[in-house]
Amino acid sequence: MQVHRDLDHLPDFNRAVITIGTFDGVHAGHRYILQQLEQAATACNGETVIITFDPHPREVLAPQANPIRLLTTLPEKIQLLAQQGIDHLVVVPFNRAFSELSAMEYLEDFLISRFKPHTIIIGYDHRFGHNREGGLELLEAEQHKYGFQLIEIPQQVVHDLTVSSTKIRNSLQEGHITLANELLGYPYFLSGIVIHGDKMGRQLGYPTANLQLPDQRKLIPAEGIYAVKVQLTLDQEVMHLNGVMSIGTRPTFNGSDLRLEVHIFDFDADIYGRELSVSFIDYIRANLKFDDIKALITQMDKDSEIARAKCAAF
Ligand SMILES: Cc1cc2nc3c(=O)[nH]c(=O)nc-3n(C[C@H](O)[C@H](O)[C@H](O)COP(=O)(O)O)c2cc1C
Ligand SMILES: Nc1ncnc2c1ncn2[C@@H]1O[C@H](COP(=O)(O)OP(=O)(O)O)[C@@H](O)[C@H]1O
Repeated sequence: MQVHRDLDHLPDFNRAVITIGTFDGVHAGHRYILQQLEQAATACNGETVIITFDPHPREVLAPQANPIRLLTTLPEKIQLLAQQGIDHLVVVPFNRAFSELSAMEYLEDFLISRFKPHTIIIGYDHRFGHNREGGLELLEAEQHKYGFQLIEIPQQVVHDLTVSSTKIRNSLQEGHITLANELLGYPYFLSGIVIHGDKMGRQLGYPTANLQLPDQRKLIPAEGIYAVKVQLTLDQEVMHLNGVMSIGTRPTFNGSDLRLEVHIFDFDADIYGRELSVSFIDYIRANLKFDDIKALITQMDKDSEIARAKCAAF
């Protein structure tokens, strides 16, 4: 998949079959749209093109509103879309100037002149241009003049997509990992850089790699203990390992900041500064305040046993 971020240097697309959207999570519902895109492109022997915006329009136009919680950061979205076999992803740097294009300018100067679309696949309620003045009706009115085919994603499908995205976010924030994973069509994952913690883990017999996320907007699942799969590149070798993860403030040590830490099974190496990706397999329990360290270690032993079994069964 080719990723384009500079609108002034886009290639000449070959019968572009385009769709426009955020595709946050690239979840099972989105895949249905992607399949339609593929089918339309196969039918006309064209290329699939997804147009997405970064930052999200809402972050630019209404920055005070509820902060966005992303299921996928941009690099993660790129990875997932590439796996789906999409030909081109165009990441539009959304800003005020772009938001102030009139609907007609958006259509003529952006969509038509830059993409020369063969087909546009768009939600029934999609809005574009300044103050969201443009929509399907404008595309319908102009489609013959510009010679593109218009495929409308019906209300029910758009509704199901929205419901699904909301359900996934809520499920993750409530610790319902298996439901979230089912709706996503893959295990929810996050990636981060391993940073230094308080050097307590090793003393407990459980060294834990503390993760720092590169994007503050990434949704962090509910506090608790999880069975996880870990992916890590060491000496140019991609390693697939199992582990147990704690998301929490470490109440036993009267901590206050949220820590993301993973203990990797059957592993011993210095991985500070490396990137590590964690996929959530299942929720085990809540993060608790223990009376003493011995009780915490006993519980970690049990957690590890459960996590090993869940990872092995996955
Ligand atoms: C499997 C597992 C379960 C944990 N459960 C708890 C818990 O219930 N309560 C708590 O305060 N900390 C919990 N922790 C976090 C530990 O307190 C933390 O890993 C330890 O203090 C080491 O921190 P460090 O990496 O900064 O050295 C857990 C960690 C792991 C790996
Ligand atoms: N099995 C393992 N799981 C996680 N980290 C490990 C493991 N073995 C060695 N390490 C290393 O030990 C570090 C964690 O040890 P810990 O005592 O918890 O230190 P810190 O408080 O800095 O996280 C990790 O960052 C990693 O570099």
